[in-house]
Amino acid sequence: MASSSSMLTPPAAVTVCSSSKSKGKTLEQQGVSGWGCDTYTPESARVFQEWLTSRRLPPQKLVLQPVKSGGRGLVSKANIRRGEKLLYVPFSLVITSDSEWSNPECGSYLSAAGVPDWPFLATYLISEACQGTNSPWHSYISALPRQPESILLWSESEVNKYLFASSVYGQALERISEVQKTFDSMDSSIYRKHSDLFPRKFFNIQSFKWAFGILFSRLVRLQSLNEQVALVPWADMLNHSSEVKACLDYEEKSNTIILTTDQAYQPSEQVFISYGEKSKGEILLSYGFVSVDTHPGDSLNVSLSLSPNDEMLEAKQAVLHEYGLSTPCKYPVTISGIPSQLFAFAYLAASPSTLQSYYSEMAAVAASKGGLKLDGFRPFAFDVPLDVDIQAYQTVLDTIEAALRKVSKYLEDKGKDNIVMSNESDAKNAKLRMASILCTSEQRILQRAQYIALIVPKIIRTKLRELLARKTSSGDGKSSLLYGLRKLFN
Ligand SMILES: C[S@@+](CC[C@H](N)C(=O)[O-])C[C@H]1O[C@@H](n2cnc3c(N)ncnc32)[C@H](O)[C@@H]1O
Repeated sequence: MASSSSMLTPPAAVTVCSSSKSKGKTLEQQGVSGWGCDTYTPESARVFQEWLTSRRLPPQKLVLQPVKSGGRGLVSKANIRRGEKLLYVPFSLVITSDSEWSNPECGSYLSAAGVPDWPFLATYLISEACQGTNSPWHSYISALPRQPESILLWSESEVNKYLFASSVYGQALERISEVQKTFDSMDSSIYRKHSDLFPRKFFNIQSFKWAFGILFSRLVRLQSLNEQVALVPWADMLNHSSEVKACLDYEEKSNTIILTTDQAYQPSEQVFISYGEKSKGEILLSYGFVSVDTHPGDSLNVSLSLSPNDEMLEAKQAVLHEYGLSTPCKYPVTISGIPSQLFAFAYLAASPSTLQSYYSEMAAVAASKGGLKLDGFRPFAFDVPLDVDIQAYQTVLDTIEAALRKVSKYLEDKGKDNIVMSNESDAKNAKLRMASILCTSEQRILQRAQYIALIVPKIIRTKLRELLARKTSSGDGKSSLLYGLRKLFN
């Protein structure tokens, strides 16, 4: 893991990769308040693995090693079959909101206050980290990254500078602000009221961001345990690949966390898991990296709104509200297409008052879940005038082109900025590189979406002219039109 901005790191630059000299002392007694380690060393890996074994992790087919991408990762020591079960991390090694606190008073206080899982676990991590070697999790905390690669550790000016053109810009700022707000609320309602339990020296925004960075990049949702969120030492050393579907889960029979592989591995190959079907931007937000490989699931969110000048604005807002939508609405565009839901929204936005009886059906499609195929070029089966089709596609096109202009300009300017890049620090260069990969990927997706949104109105207009010239009924003409367009979307 490369390091991030120094501005938001926990205080004091002390590396605490397990040391026997500090035995029996809290971090406070040691005068240390930077948690985790900076880099992989064989010694720190050995100490961590010994601790895991002492906590009953069974012998493993995997070993913790430096890897090409992702800093450290788990690498196969022997042949691994597809479908083989690995890890078997005992549940006693898992951190959840039910874990025991070294300082039980802190835990009882938070439970009584009904603190939600994430701030609860963040406080747990900080509280255990403060305990130093007195915490049963000392070796785990020492093995965690001192600067988790999370967007939370980017400064606001870095987010503005590097991400403003990408689709996740707003989400990045929102996430940073949400964590700040969560801290403020914990601080005013809990930490400051009980500074004996939650000393300011440790329970501050820097530590909170560190803990949240750890949670964003390592917390797993265990499907077989009612989606319980958990930190799973050892399993959380697995890196992500978009080509892998295998996830961690709880196995009741063994009371452990297991990984069932979905591919075979040879000795010395890195074993991967999936962090979920996430876009490059979402991965950057939570895990702080952007992979160069492309995959069909790569997507970006585009937002659509209703025109404030629409005379039917209120009626449209009301039907959207009925289906649980509010504007602007975000939809994921992928390299393989634009979702029907987005088109349905655009049709609603483009529909005049004469189509009011269809608003509800349009909103229902706009709010529907899962993949929907377009029948021809419309996201629903009923007829609307062809000029509404054209207007709806124009809305989609305008939205896509606005996003495209932003990323293209960013990439163009960045090209001119190459000299500046070589003068920046490694951490800044890494951010610039990630932003460029993200914007390049988004540009590719948007260009394809632009093609779809452009070509359809063109075909509609041509066919419309033909129809008018032939003065045939729109039914016949439309069916051949639908046939031609179907090929584009299927
Ligand atoms: C669950 S941890 C995995 C273990 C981590 N590599 C470590 O050394 O602690 C998630 C973090 O690993 C890194 N990571 C995971 N998959 C990656 C990948 N494919 N490329 C680059 N970094 C990756 C990111 O820093 C991410 O925040």
